[in-house]
Amino acid sequence: MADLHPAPPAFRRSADTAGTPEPAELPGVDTGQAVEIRVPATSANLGPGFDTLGLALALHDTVRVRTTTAGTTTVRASGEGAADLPNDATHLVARSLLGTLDRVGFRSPGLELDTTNVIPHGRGLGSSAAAIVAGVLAANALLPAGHRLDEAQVLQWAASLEGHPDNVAPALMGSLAISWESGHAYHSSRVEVHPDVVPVLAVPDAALSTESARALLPPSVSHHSAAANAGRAALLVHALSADPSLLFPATQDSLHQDYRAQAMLPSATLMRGLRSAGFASTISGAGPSIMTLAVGQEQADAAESAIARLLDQGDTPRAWRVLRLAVERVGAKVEVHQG
Ligand SMILES: Nc1ncnc2c1ncn2[C@@H]1O[C@H](COP(=O)(O)OP(=O)(O)OP(=O)(O)O)[C@@H](O)[C@H]1O
Ligand SMILES: N[C@@H](CCO)C(=O)O
Repeated sequence: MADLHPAPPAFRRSADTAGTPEPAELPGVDTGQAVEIRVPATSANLGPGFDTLGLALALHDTVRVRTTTAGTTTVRASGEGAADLPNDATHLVARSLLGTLDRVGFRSPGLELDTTNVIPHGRGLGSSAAAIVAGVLAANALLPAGHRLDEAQVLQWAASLEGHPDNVAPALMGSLAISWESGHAYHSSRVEVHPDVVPVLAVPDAALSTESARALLPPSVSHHSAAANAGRAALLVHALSADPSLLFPATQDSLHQDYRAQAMLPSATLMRGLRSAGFASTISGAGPSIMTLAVGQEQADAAESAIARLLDQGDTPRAWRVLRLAVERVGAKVEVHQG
């Protein structure tokens, strides 16, 4: 989660204008409500689709939220990264939830959050987008009918909290999402993925924050690089949806991966080794995980063997997890329970 070219949100609550109530005076959402949100991991960029393309993966975080009369926010987290996260209103899910209520002109009388984290943090698998989407959707479910954000507003607000739309869009919609900015607004279109596409992720034990990976990017690129990327990104949408045999040329990037390699040398080495062997491998999101888009289970087997061989040959002592994940065709789910 970090900004390169942040777009401001396209809607604002009345508190942005003079004379409107302070947060403590805002109406509270009802107490005794309980909602559960399940959000998929996502891999952004997919090579040439920097800040634009993202794929939902079948690996999910779950957040349970209860509104209470306690006047405080408490978070119990388990799983990935839990020990390093705050347990109060500064927790990213809580912050996104409270920020959404405030944005619409409401507050919470008290919140209890239970989160089960399965998506690894800082590995390029969209953990921050999943946390933001969970918070925004939970807030929306807790708001009274008539005050809820519509789908376009949810995308707009979640993407503005994240700073770019390429993870939050597939987390919300599932499958492949193509996102774009128009003025200050984010938009996204969902594309069905060919059933033969099998994502294989190699996830190292070291994290890299999106913020530091974005700091490595140059402020401008050549016309040549931009044109090369435009062609590959267009080809990639065709390859992912209709003709996976084109995935190898379609995943070639000229905008971000080389600039970031210095911050994730073992990952860059693994990706180059896999591409030299003919696999459609990319840095997943801002890294340092590597995603290979295999065609069919047999090629996924071969990719897993190649990853094991290349890691054995390398001089890195890092531990890596290899995950064969299905494309998640359904986006984040919201369940409202009896409090
Ligand atoms: N489930 C969560 N609960 C609370 N905070 C989280 C959660 N998931 C991620 N975060 C916060 O987001 C940070 C990771 O965000 P970052 O954008 O750097 O990486 P990422 O989202 O995992 O990868 P990428 O954006 O490249 O896909 C964590 O260090 C943590 O502060
Ligand atoms: N497009 C983003 C994805 C990671 O959040 C980046 O590469 O920085």
